[in-house]
Amino acid sequence: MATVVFAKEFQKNLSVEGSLKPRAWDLLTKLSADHDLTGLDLKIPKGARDPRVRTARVTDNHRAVLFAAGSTDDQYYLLVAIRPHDEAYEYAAQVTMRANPANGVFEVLHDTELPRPRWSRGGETEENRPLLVPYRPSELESIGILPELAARAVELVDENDLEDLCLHAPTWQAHALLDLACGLSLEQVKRRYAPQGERSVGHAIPTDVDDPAQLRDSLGRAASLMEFVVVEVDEQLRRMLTGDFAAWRLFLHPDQRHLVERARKGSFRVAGGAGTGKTVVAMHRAVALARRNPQSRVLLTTYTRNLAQQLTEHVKGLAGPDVFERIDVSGVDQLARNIVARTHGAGPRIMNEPDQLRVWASALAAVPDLPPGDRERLTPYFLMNEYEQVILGMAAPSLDGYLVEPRRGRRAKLSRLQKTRLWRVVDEFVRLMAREGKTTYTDVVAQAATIAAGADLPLANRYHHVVIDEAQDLTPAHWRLLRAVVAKGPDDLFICEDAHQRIYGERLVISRYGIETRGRSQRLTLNYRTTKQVLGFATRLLAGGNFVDLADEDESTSHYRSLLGGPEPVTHGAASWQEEKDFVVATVRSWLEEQTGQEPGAFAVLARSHEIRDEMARELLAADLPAVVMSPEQPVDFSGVQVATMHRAKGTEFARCVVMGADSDHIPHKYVFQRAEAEERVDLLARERCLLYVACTRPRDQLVVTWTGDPSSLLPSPLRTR
Ligand SMILES: Nc1ncnc2c1ncn2[C@@H]1O[C@H](COP(=O)(O)OP(=O)(O)OP(=O)(O)O)[C@@H](O)[C@H]1O
Repeated sequence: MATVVFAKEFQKNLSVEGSLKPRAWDLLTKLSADHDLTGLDLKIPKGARDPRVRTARVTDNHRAVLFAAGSTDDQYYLLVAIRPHDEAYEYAAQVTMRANPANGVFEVLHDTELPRPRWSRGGETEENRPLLVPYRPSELESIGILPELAARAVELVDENDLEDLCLHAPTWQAHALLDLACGLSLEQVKRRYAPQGERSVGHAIPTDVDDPAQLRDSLGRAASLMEFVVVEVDEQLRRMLTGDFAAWRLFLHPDQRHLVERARKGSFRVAGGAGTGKTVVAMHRAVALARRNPQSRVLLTTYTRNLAQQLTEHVKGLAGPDVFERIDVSGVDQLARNIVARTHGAGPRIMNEPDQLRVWASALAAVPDLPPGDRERLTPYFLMNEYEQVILGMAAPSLDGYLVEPRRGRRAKLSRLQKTRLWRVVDEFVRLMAREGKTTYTDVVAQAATIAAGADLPLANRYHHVVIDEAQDLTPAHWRLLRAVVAKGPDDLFICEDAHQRIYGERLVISRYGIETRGRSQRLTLNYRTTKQVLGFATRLLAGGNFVDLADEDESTSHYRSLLGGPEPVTHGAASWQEEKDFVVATVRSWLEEQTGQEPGAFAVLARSHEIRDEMARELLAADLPAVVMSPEQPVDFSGVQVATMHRAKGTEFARCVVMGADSDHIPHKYVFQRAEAEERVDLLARERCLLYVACTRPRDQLVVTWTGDPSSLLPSPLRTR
């Protein structure tokens, strides 16, 4: 059996030319079986720079470019690209393969001319400073950058020129140069692409890729795996080659791979901005944990039910049927409902938030002798949050316990007397809810947490490992539950969060719930989703905020970066609501007419409220444009442009998005804002800022933001004046 390896370029070529996929499958199986290769018509191109290079027939018009390396009894075929016939020969003649002498990373080098910079250095001024100051070419070469790239890179003063140059570099070298331009030190970059274990004494750097052992070592290095994957010709790959063949399944960044593969002594936390691949890491991690320990049961959970549904399909594809059997993918509220239902049978129905606020108002009215100060502070909204964030977070809620509860994350102070009076309203709320035969999600979660902490937890809900996505939105009761479904030990909880995307939960510290991640956390900074133009806009939205992660540490946006480029975000202030809607219709129409090759479902319109969402969907349909409302109740349907609330957009991704209604009445929502108590407005404003950030980080390529009248005070200030 030969070992087959393929490059990201090969994967990209196949993704573009989907019709080649079945033929590529034939090629892979034939190469790996290594018997009759005659049908492949393997040829050595004339004038090839590398004697190991070959081309092979894929169809009458297309040929694969590959390297045949190793020895007869340990043969390697490395597939580099698929190209139309003549191009394939041309390409094959100039590629060479090697292990980088500085760090052993496997590379395919192309003999191409480097692009000329558009901006020249001229005299050195603040704006004209080279991006890679203070490095000299020799320093870049010392970490493995090609000499010609190093010499050119140190000259560049413009980011676009650096990006153009990076298109001509092996993947890891491109990332390394951009990391340096972002301010990472030479040592940090060296460590990132040649981690400790790969450099330690006694672990020699592979240099001779004709020796199969050294070739294997080189290909197994974390930075090589950004660009090359050793193929196991199995059912999973066959399914991928005929269906979803996305890069995230195969090629992880070394930081991502490290997070996925490394064993941990206890709980671990991953922080990272929007689009940095936290969900990708969470999925791979869940599968890796289940594979590593064949006796284990793994839970992959997330705040949003819709995201959990999407994850199920992806994880199934990654894991294969046997491993998937031991992974539960579930929304965290769904998990709680299952535990309660398994233990006590189906419980009362869930009441929605507006109805809960109504019941809180009735409970308040039923306690008539509250002093005026309490009446001002104890609004239905305040009470609802106090109940969810503090009272249901307690292991056994009681007035005595509540009187000494620290109420972390809650801004407004309450005296003992106020707490005692508030407790009377809570008693009333509980009585009224029981009378209506209803409950709240958080009540169910708290009940499940109590079951899980006792002896009655059903076996089906005891896990060896728990992986959590979107952890920033979980309530204290969620944390109690998740702590209780997994025993303390190595790799117990793996937590992905982004404090900038906290749109439901309140600030809390997980160590309070028995989850310790001090000294065990890592940040992801490379945005794989959005262009740097969109990322720059979204990051500026966060400028006025103050964000704290689940370990009570400041969350920073420094070093967030994207390697993708695209148009600047468009902002449009309309004079009237009708004009704004017309502008959105015209924008969507132009996207659909552009024939980008994208399905209508790749475009989205995101609105602050359900009302605006529904009105805009009607408006698009009236203009004969395909539009589909995205809501938790509706099945997924990508046949039309997706029209959704900003909340629903959490965890999603589109090619282009309009974020509409970004005016001072809706962001923050005037109705909610005015009814909130003064100290709570600070939290509300923070959540609104996060919501806008979530919405503006959904598009991959293009963002359009619109409003009527006064723009939201949360929009970045130079754009507000346009
Ligand atoms: N290593 C990778 N190679 C290619 N694409 C990747 C990689 N990692 C992530 N992506 C892609 O980047 C996009 C964002 O990834 P993901 O959804 O995991 O990020 P996230 O941090 O969870 O985002 P958010 O918090 O905004 O929901 C997805 O399209 C994903 O497929």
